[in-house]
Amino acid sequence: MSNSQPTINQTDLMLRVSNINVYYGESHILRNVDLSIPSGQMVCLIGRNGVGKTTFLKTIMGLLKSRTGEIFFQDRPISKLTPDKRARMGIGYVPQGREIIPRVSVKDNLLLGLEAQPKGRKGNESIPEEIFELFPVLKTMLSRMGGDLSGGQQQQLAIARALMGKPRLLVLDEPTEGIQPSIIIEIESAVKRIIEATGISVLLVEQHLHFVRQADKYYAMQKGGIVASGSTEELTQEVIQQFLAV
Ligand SMILES: Nc1ncnc2c1ncn2[C@@H]1O[C@H](COP(=O)(O)OP(=O)(O)OP(=O)(O)O)[C@@H](O)[C@H]1O
Repeated sequence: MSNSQPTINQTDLMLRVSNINVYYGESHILRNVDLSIPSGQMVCLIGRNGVGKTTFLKTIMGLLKSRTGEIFFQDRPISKLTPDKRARMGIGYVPQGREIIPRVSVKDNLLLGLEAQPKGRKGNESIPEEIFELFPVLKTMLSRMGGDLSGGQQQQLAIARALMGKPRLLVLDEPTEGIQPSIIIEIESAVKRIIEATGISVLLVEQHLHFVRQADKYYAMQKGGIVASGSTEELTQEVIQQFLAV
C-alpha cells in the first residue's frame, strides 16, 4: 500500500470531536467524549435525562467551552471560534425548546435564519420554495406571530429557520419533545427528506425509538461519557432499554 492511500479518510467526516471535557463550575459534566459524523449521514446521540446531551450540543455550537480536546468541522479546528462564526461556517442549530421569537411573525422568524449564511442577511428577504415544500404548514402562517403557533408548528419553524442559513451540518436537540405523534412523523420525514435532497449531515438528540432508527449511527451517553456506539441497525433491546425512555 502506498503512503498516500488513505485508510480512514478524515476529510469524509463532517464533524470530529476528540477528547472533550466540559465543566459547569466544578461539576465535571462531559468526560473524554469522542464522536464523529461522516458526511451525508445522520448520527443520533441517545441517553437518559441529565446525562449531558444538551451540554454536548452547546459545546459543539460554541455556547459552552471545553477544558480539553478539539472539535473539527470539515477538518478545520473550530474550538476557538465564536458561535456565530461556527453558524456561518455551516453548522445549523435547533435548540431544545426551539427558541422561536414569540412576538415576531413567522416570516421574520424565518428571515432571521439568513444571518447564519456566510455573508449574513444583506437585505435578503426571500424564502426559498424548498422550505415550504418541506413544511407546507408554514406557508399558510407567514403573517402569524411565532408565539401563536402550536408546539409542532414551532418545531417545524425552528428547523426551517436553521435551514435558511444553508448549513452543512444540522444539529437537532430533541425535536419531538412534547409534540403529538402525528407531527412527530412529519418532522421525522422532513429531516429524512432534507438529508436526501441536500446531502447535509445531521446530529440528532432524540428519545423516540422510531426516529432514532432513521439515523445511520448512534452513540449512547451515560454520566457524560460515551459508553456504547454502533450502527442503528444493530440497536439491541438492551441498549434501547438502557438509554431510551421507551
Ligand atoms: N447551567 C448549568 N449549570 C450547572 N449545571 C448544569 C447547567 N445546565 C445543566 N447542568 C447539569 O449538567 C448535567 C447535564 O445536563 P444536560 O442538559 O446536558 O443533560 P441532557 O442529557 O441534555 O438532559 P435532558 O434530556 O434532560 O435535556 C445535568 O446534571 C444538569 O443538571
